[in-house]
Amino acid sequence: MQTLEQLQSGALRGTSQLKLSCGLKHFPMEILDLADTLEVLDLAGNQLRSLPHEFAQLSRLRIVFLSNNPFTEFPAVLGQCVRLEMIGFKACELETVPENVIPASCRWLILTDNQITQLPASIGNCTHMQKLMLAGNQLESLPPELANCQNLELLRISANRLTELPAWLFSLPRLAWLAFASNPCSASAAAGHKVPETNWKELGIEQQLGEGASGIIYKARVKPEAPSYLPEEVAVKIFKGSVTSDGLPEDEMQASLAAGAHPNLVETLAVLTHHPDQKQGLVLGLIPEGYFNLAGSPSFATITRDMFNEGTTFTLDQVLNMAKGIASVARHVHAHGILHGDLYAHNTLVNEQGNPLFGDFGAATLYDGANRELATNLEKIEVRAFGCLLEDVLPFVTFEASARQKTVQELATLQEDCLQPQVTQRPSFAEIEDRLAHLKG
Ligand SMILES: Nc1ncnc2c1ncn2[C@@H]1O[C@H](COP(=O)(O)OP(=O)(O)OP(=O)(O)O)[C@@H](O)[C@H]1O
Repeated sequence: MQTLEQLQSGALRGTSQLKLSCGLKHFPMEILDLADTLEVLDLAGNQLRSLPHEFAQLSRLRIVFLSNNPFTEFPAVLGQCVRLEMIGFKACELETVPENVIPASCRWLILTDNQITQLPASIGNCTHMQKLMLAGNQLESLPPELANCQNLELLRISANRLTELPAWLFSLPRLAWLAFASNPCSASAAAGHKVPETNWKELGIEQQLGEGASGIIYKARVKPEAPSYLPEEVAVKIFKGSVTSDGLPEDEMQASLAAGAHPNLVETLAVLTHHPDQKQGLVLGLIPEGYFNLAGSPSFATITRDMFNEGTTFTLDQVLNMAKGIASVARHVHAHGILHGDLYAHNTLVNEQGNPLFGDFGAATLYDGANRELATNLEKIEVRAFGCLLEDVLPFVTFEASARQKTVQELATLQEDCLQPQVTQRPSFAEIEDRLAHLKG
């Protein structure tokens, strides 16, 4: 992070990145002195309500973060920044997004946690858009022009007021990661479904195991007075409580519980009660030693695709185990009327043999599985995510014996079929499982 003093003294001349968070009430005009070089501007966490029209002079700007500022209207001047690819307005107070303010160059737009009631029709001009984050707004519908955004891959519309999913959503050729929980058009957990509960006092919280967008995970020892169905050691996820870019913690909890048990799922054992600060939480099976994240999350450059460490390699057996396990768990969650919404290598843990463990229902949506057309369409959107995962891991396969070429070829054909631009042409997870069952390493 840089300081206002550094900016005003001219010490930042030539910089390509600027991050200032110091209670700014007005846009510091000295930023314009950096116009020749500035590519990334982060002014999140200030008190800005507007941007001056001179902002358009920042002609090299690619990324702008304006989250946590009290903007009520999306600044029109951004529409003139023709190189802007990523725009962040999370947790502002945006109510309106006027026509023609989102530059056509935008590929990643974050409008999470605002009060937006309507999107402009001109969003349809943003044909490069890949990632659109709209969770936690007041949208009652999506503009039909959004159907022009044929490059859209990831869409978050949870926690809005959408009464229906428009039919054109299922014609978007690249859409693979969708979340729409907490809308009138999504489903809720079946009433009367008894959920096991664990009292906070029955757990001895130990060290922190990790932290995600929605919560913090601790290891916990189960005290003798706890119900006997709990193992001696568990993981406890304490939710932070606020809306994330994927949706609401309530939906994550509901989906985790509705998913039930599967060998490739991190088991959800109970709902936590009596937290001292009334926080919501889940008691989870502890991920065994020896599991590691298959990949890292996408970067600003890859936008929707995961990052793999340099030097990553997988054996064919490992990839087959991963593919079989993930396809099986995906079939299982859809059979329970759940769209996972975030089927990604970075959400998959694997062990040495490539056996996957899947968790993180942060972007999951419960849907009406009895509506077969809807269920099939949603499943096939997730099938594309599976195809992307295969596309990501297959280049890392090492194999010596030429006999294995055939298996690799079959995996590549499966990948292609899962990535079919026509949603209905893609195989179901049951078909994918069948095709994988024949393959040997
Ligand atoms: N059941 C568990 N047992 C052991 N460790 C866990 C368990 N669940 C989560 N963790 C640890 O906590 C980290 C955060 O988990 P979580 O599922 O909340 O978030 P994430 O998937 O990493 O991030 P995000 O929710 O932001 O996508 C994991 O990467 C893992 O290291």
